[in-house]
Amino acid sequence: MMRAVHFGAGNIGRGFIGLLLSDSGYEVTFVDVNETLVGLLRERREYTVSLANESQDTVTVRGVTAISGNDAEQVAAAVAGADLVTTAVGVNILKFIAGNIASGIRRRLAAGAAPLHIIACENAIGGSTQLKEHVYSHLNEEERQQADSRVAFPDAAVDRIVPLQHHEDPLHVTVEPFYEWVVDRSSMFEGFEPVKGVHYVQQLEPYIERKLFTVNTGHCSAAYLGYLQGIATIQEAMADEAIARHVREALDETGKMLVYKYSFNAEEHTSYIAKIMERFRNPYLTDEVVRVGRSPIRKLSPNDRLVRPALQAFAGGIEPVRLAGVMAAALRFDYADDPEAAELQAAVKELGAGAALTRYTSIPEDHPVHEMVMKQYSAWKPSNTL
Ligand SMILES: NC(=O)C1=CN([C@@H]2O[C@H](COP(=O)(O)OP(=O)(O)OC[C@H]3O[C@@H](n4cnc5c(N)ncnc54)[C@H](O)[C@@H]3O)[C@@H](O)[C@H]2O)C=CC1
Ligand SMILES: O=P(O)(O)OC[C@H]1O[C@](O)(CO)[C@@H](O)[C@@H]1O
Repeated sequence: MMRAVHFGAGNIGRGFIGLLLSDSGYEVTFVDVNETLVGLLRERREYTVSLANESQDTVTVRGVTAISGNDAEQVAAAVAGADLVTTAVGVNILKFIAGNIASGIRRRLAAGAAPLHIIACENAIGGSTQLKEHVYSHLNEEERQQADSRVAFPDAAVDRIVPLQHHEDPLHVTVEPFYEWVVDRSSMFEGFEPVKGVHYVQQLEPYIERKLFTVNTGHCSAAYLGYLQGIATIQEAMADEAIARHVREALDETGKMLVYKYSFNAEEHTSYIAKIMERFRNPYLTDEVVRVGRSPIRKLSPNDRLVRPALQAFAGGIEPVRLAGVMAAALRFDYADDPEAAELQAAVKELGAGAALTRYTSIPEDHPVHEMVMKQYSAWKPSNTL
């Protein structure tokens, strides 16, 4: 049986990647630092996944186990013996798992093991490439050269909405029916075994930008605008006409840019947006705005879902006023339980909103998009929203 090691037994790990890997005949070993999840997966060797649809179809994922991410020896041994390694831990966590992956690679190289693909399934452009940089920082020059021909890090785009779970069974996970997992095959070794349900493409950039700048831009727009209005869930935010209109218009801004940049068919892209708006409204899901808005510093970073499409749109002659509005709302996301929101608010207090915006987005203070954000930021005093 083929063996996959998957880092992160969380919502995407269990509800999406682990499920597809298991469906493709892999025995999946999850690596996680949540000892409750690890203990239960080891004990039961299975878990259930339900679809958020009318019939709540449920499947049991079998042939799984887990090891603790704190057990460096076991993790390295698992990576050394794996046929495939995947991650869904959060892009900021990749650096923390890199050391153990590097130890596993070192062992593989010494044993002359088969080539290995390592795929980071995170919401980021070049997630696997980022992981590779972290892993390579733990290898010496000779090991890096050997790894170049034995280990590949294909980038990927992953799309499936999996909200925070509130079940009695900590392993059970409810997911939206839709999914899309696209992997860059251009850096993969010949003769790889395809995972069922994965779409392999020669050029990933159009797929990752379309996904990140539509699904994730739209979702975080609903989250930040909803939060600003004191709304708790994405479903309620999307029921608010002004918010839904703003989300839609923000997606028109990214859409025009994407259609131009990648020569997408405009009508098909419009349908893609409409389908995504419907996914946000899925009445069988309850998705908290504070989950979807989590990590605002990451979401405001230059290569992420707001700044990158806004600047690309601006460069192409499109005024990204709605995207700027979402950035302004993100600056007002003061959810105290989110460490990045707390850091952002502290920076706004210390430096002022304009300088904080520049610090996290790298948009210079004299840039017209900076001005658009600040204009909206001032208009959106907490008592004077949308
Ligand atoms: N939830 C969603 O709808 C989607 C999430 N994503 C991406 O998937 C990734 C994971 O997101 P979720 O599953 O929602 O988060 P999650 O918080 O449910 O899962 C992350 C898991 O990683 C584990 N983890 C943290 N540090 C670790 C370490 N050092 N070693 C091993 N495991 C560690 C956590 O304990 C947790 O179980 C993120 O990059 C997210 O952007 C992508 C598409 C959809
Ligand atoms: O960690 P992030 O980037 O907020 O990831 C979660 C996001 O990804 C999505 O699943 C979209 O694929 C949304 O549910 C959510 O907005």
